[in-house]
Parts: sequence; structure tokens; C-alpha cells
Amino acid sequence: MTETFGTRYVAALAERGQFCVGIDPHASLLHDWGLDDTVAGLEKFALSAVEAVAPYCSVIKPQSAFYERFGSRGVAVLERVIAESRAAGALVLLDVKRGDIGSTSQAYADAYLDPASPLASDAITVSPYLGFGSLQPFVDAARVHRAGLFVLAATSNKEGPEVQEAVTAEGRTVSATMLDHLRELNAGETPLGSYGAVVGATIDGSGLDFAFNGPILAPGYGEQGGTTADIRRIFGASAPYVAASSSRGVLRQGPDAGPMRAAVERANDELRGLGG
Ligand SMILES: O=c1ccn([C@@H]2O[C@H](COP(=O)(O)O)[C@@H](O)[C@H]2O)c(=O)[nH]1
Repeated sequence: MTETFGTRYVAALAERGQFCVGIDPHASLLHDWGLDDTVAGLEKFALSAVEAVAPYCSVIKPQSAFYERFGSRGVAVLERVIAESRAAGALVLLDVKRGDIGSTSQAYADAYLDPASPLASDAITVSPYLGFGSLQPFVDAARVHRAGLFVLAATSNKEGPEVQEAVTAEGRTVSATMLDHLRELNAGETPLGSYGAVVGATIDGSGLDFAFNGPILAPGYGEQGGTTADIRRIFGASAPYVAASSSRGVLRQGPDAGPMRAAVERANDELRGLGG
């Protein structure tokens, strides 16, 4: 039987390091690479980036929005990005930030977590802002399909605190409450649960307890200003479970494969000290 996502995640970070590369084909990057902002340009960009970096990093994180903007042909490119990244031995964390009422969440869970779907990924990002309970279909699907979830808890953008630092009736911040839910879901799992959090490498982080026995995606590393020292400061003893994620910081090194690969190796070297 396939191992749980938490088990695969721990093994991938140990084997390939704690750096996650985002495959985000921004129109401006296509231009910088000398490509047209078309489906053909998207395909060339995304598949070249995957070929350059996927064999060297633990997690690949395509951002669905950049493929969806080309409609069904863009989504077909995303399907290939997922398949080729997995074939290169990387875990695929699809950044789709989905979340809706429960019955619709079920359809999203089928789309992204059921291995029978062409978009099936190792894990996805989900938004809990219709209430954590609305994520139950994702939680159940992840358990059945041995997949992972990364719940938006404390995002890297400056607008996040308006919602995420609001205090609930129980006197906890919303972000702390999300981590509490994850702690409950991951209780007793070894070596790590499969229910993760998205926590920006740019946040203050004080007052949050990251010992929830789950994976942590830290976007905002690199381009948005987050550093390895920030990862150490924010996550403390939980830093070994962090995948620090950068998209533009790596993709700007293209189109040649060598500089992109070198950026991955540099980041992995720098992050190596976090592993305990
Ligand atoms: O809190 C969050 C959650 C997700 N993201 C996503 O990560 C990448 C960041 O790209 P960079 O080029 O490295 O800035 C992008 O896909 C975001 O949607 C985030 O930045 N912050």
C-alpha cells in the first residue's frame, strides 16, 4: 500500500532537502525567457523548468492560476507538469487554495486528490475560511488516497493578518485555531501526519505553536524577502518539517537549466542546517 503523505514528505526532505520550487509561469517571466504569452510559451516554460529542477528538489509547487488563465489548454499543460514532476521523483504540491461548502469541497477533493483524476497531486493547498469543518471532504479524501493537505494558516501576504490574527470567541487567533485543528488531525501519526499548514517565511510568528506534528509549507522564501534565518526564527524546533518555497527566485535564473539547478542546490545547502 502507498505510504501516507506525511511519511513520503519526511523521506523526500531527508533525501532531497527542504527547498520547494514553485512553477509559476508569470507572463513577465515568459517574456524574460524570450517566449510568447501563449499556450505554446507556457508549455515550453513550464516543462523546461520542471526538467531543470524536479530531479533535484523534494517538492514542486505549480500555482494553478498561471495555467488556468489559458483555459483548458493551460490546464492540460498543468497535467503534464504534475505528471513529469512526479516522474522525476518530486512530490507535487498543487497550489490551488480551494475551499467551499462541504458538497462542493467534495468535488474539488475528487479533482485533485483522487488518483483517477488527471490533476491528482500528492498534496494541495486549501483555504479554511468557510470554516475548518467545511474542509472535511478534503480531510477524508486525503486519508483515503494517502495524500496531503496544506491549510492556509498564516499567509505570507501583508493583508493576511486582518483575518488570520482576528481573535475567536475562544480567545485564540484564527491562525492559532487552524494549527489546533491540524494538531488534532495529526495526533499519534508517525513519523509525521499528512495535514500541513501554510505559514509565510515573512511572518512574525510569535505566539504560534508549530508543534502540530505536520508538514509546513513556507512560501515567501527568496523573492518576498524570507530567509533561512527567518525559517529558523519562526519555526524553531519544527523547522525540520518546513519546505521553504520560492518560485520567481529560481525561475528568473532561466531559461538555461544550469543556473536554475544551481539556485536549487544553493538553497538546499543553505537549508540543510535546519534538518536537526
Ligand atoms: O501565503 C502564501 C501562500 C502561497 N503563496 C504562493 O507561493 C508562491 C510565491 O511565489 P514567489 O515568486 O516565490 O513569491 C505563489 O505561487 C503564491 O501564490 C504565497 O506567496 N504566500
